[in-house]
Amino acid sequence: MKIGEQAFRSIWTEGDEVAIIDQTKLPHELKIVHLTTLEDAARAIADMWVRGAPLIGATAAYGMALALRADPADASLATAYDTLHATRPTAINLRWALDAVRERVGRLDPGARAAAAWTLAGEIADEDVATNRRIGENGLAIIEAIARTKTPGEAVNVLTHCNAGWLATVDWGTATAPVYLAHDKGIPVHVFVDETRPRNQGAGLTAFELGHHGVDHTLVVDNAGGHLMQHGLVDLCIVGSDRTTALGDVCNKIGTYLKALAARDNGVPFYAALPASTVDWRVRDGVAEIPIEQRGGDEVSHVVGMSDRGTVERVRIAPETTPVANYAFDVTPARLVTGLITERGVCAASEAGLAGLFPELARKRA
Ligand SMILES: CSC[C@H]1O[C@H](OP(=O)(O)O)[C@H](O)[C@@H]1O
Repeated sequence: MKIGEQAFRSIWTEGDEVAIIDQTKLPHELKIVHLTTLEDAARAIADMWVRGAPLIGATAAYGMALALRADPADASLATAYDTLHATRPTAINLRWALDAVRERVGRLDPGARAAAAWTLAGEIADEDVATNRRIGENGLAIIEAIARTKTPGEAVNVLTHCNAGWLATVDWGTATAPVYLAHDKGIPVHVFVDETRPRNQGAGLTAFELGHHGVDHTLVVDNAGGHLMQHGLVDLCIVGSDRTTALGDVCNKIGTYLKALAARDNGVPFYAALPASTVDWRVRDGVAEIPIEQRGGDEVSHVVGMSDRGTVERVRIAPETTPVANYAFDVTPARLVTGLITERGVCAASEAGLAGLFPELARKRA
């Protein structure tokens, strides 16, 4: 998507280096970072310079290629896999991408591995762009159906949580792709953007994206969603996913579950938008089985932002002695999910729904 007049992906190559946008600096600074080693890629994921399940997967695939360029031996391949896999536990695209690279290169002569991994990483990135465009087209139909119930010029109001935009993927985003396509088609659309404590991906990333694309949006505190829905101000919730189970439970940024509860209580359709690479076919009970990342307490006890003096500063908002728990994700049970918007269509959040769209994948894991 565009930042100003310049088109960007969230990750790309420059020669034999991997270029990313350091998302911890947005929206105040557009900082491009070049990854040249396995350690660079691992740190970029762990420290959330890049984040979002599909982008984590693409970055990890390039990280494997960088590792194999330095040392293509079996031990190096294994170390690279383990190092990258240990960066963050929840988004399944990480394991999906690492498995894809290991499967592609494992049986090759070591001398051919780095190039094959680099090529596959590029394919994963390109396929993610195409996949998200298809997710957008499938989700667009939902927005269009709501638009037909509106008076001419009246906007469809979408609420989203965290950032499941082009910055969470290689391009287009998942939850935002239908919004971008609706906007580009001239359908009036407005987005309520959950700020999404504690990392504020909504305030700093989704608002940044939507603003640069010209999509009407309003930033709200995370806890406003229920009020907005009670007052009929939300027509549709679309969120992303970090891992969706074979039965349709949706693991996503902390707070998503509460939004789904409010949506159900107020009769608001609640969709998750995700590619097949975000489905964990091995998991059936998301609440019981999906590992929920716990990050450092300083992400909750401190906030980072631009001071009135124009400098980016980090300030403490809780007493130094206060213990902090920082759960990064929660799981929305399938029963609260209206549907899953995928690259192959929209389905029920159920085993039958997912198997109907992806029979070959459901069978493989059965
Ligand atoms: C398209 S996946 C986006 C997904 O990832 C975010 O988590 P994080 O920023 O911690 O990587 C959030 O759960 C988004 O919905």
